[in-house]
Amino acid sequence: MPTQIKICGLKTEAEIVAAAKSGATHIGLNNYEPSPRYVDLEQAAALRMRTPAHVKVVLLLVNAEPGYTAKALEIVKPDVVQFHGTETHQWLRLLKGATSAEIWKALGVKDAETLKNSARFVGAADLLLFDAPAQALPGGTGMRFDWSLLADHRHELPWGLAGGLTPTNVADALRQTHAPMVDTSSGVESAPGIKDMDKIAEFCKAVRDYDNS
Ligand SMILES: O=C(O)c1ccccc1N[C@@H]1O[C@H](COP(=O)(O)O)[C@@H](O)[C@H]1O
Repeated sequence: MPTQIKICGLKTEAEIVAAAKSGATHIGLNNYEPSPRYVDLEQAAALRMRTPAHVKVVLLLVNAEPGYTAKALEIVKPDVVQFHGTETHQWLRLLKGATSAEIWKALGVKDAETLKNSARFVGAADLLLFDAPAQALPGGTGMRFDWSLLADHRHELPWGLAGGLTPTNVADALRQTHAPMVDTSSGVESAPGIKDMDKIAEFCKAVRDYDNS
């Protein structure tokens, strides 16, 4: 199975088309207002409509209220909603029963305990995204966590790797972790919030070269 590739924080149709042409399987639209990658719900809905059908659209929310989450799902109609804050497994389990969108939960990996405790999301999330712990922003910081923590972890859910992935380190990350999915945002930018099409292409090529090696 080829590694799945998510390019997150896209703000224009041109970026989405470039990511799709490069081989991204998922694109992320960030609805967290403090982020330099923020798009509002109307922009996200318009971008979603322009995304090639074979690419899945992931809407990123951070600690959104239930009412806002329902509105976001209705307006954007994403394939996936990625929760990147401190959302609880109880709340996500409730939501899971009420939406057809896939639910992804991002977790900041501090230590082996974080990974062990992630089992509480079984039945509440479709996929766990292991990222570096939150800094001033909950994600998109370009920080990595200690990938060796994943070596002894028995995954109980589908999962992906995020946090500080770049065209130059993603093959190494895959060799060390065997992640079935990789996710990047700041690692394919020329400045915060400005995507670099060449870096997107290099990132996807590095993943496909790893898959074919
Ligand atoms: O990108 C952001 O600004 C962001 C803000 C709030 C929550 C998550 C955010 N980004 C996500 O964080 C991970 C890792 O990003 P990076 O590759 O280290 O820049 C990824 O899922 C981003 O989509």
